[in-house]
Amino acid sequence: MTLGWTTAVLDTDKPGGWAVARSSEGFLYDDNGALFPREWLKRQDLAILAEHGIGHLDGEPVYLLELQRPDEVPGCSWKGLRAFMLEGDHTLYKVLGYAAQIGTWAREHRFCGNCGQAMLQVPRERAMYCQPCELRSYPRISPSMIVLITRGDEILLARSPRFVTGVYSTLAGFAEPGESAEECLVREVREEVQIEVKNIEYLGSQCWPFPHSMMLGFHAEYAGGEIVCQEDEIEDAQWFNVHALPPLPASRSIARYLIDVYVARRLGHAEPVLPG
Ligand SMILES: NC(=O)C1=CN([C@@H]2O[C@H](COP(=O)(O)OP(=O)(O)OC[C@H]3O[C@@H](n4cnc5c(N)ncnc54)[C@H](O)[C@@H]3O)[C@@H](O)[C@H]2O)C=CC1
Ligand SMILES: [Mg+2]
Ligand SMILES: [Zn+2]
Repeated sequence: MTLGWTTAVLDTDKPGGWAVARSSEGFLYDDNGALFPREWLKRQDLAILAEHGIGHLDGEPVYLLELQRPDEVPGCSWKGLRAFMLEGDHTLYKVLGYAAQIGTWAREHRFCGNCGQAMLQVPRERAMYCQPCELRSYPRISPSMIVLITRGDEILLARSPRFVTGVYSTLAGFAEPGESAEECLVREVREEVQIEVKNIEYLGSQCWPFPHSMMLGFHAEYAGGEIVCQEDEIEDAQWFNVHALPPLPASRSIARYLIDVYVARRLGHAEPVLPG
C-alpha cells in the first residue's frame, strides 16, 4: 500500500472507496473532514453532474462527485478550496486541489470547442473526446511566472487591488504563447512595475489550483529603472528592507517561500522547504 496521495484514472463503475463532493460553494465537509464513504455519499439527495475517479489516498480509491448545486446534507457544510489551503491538512488540500481542477476542466469541456457536439470521458485516460472530429481535450494547466526581485537588503513587493488589505507579495503573471519562462518574467516585470532585472534564477514550482495555474518561481536581481505601477493591476509597489517587511502572503504559497528563502539567505538562517 502506497501511503499518501497519488493521482489515477479510476473506473467509476466499481463500487466502494472514498468520495469528495464539490459544488459552486466548494467542498462538503463535516467533523471528520471532506472525505466521505462513497456509497453513503451517493445515497444522499445530491444532484450529481459527473463522477470522476481521481486517485488513491493511503492506497484507498478516491472519487469526486461534481454537483450541480450546493445541496444540503445533514451535519455537513460547504467550504471553499482556499480555506482548506489556509487551515487544513496539507495532503487533504492536495486531494481537493486536484479534484477541483479535474471537476472544473470536465465541466468546462462537456462540449467540443471545434464542432459543438457533446464530448465523452475517455476510459482509463484523463481526457474528454469528441467522436465526430476526434478532438481530445486534456486538463488545462496555465503556466505562470512568479518572481522575487531583490536589491541587496531590499526586496520588491507589490499589492494588487484584489489582495487582503495591507498584504504585499511578489510579482506574477501568466505565460503567453510564443515566450519562454524567462521572457515572460521579464515582460511581466516591465508591464507591472517598469523595472529591468538580471541574474534570473529558478527556485521551484507549485501547483496553484485557483483555478489551474502552475507557478514557476524565480529570484532575480534589480538591474535598473524606477518603479511605475501598472494601472488597475498594481495598486502599490515598494522596496522593503528584509528587517521591515509588510504583511506577507499565506505560508503555503510559493510567493511566501520565495520571500522566506531570500530573507533566510540574507540573515544566515535555515532555508524553508517549498510546500508542493
Ligand atoms: N501561489 C502564489 O504564491 C501566487 C499565485 N499567483 C497566481 O498566479 C497567477 C498569475 O498571476 P496574476 O498576477 O493574476 O496574472 P497576470 O499578471 O498575468 O494578470 C492577470 C490577468 O491575466 C489574464 N488571464 C487570466 N487567466 C489567464 C490565463 N490562464 N492565461 C493568460 N492570461 C490570463 C486576465 O486578463 C487577468 O486579469 C494567478 O493564478 C494567481 O492566482 C499569484 C501570486 C502568488
Ligand atoms: Mg500579475
Ligand atoms: Zn468536435
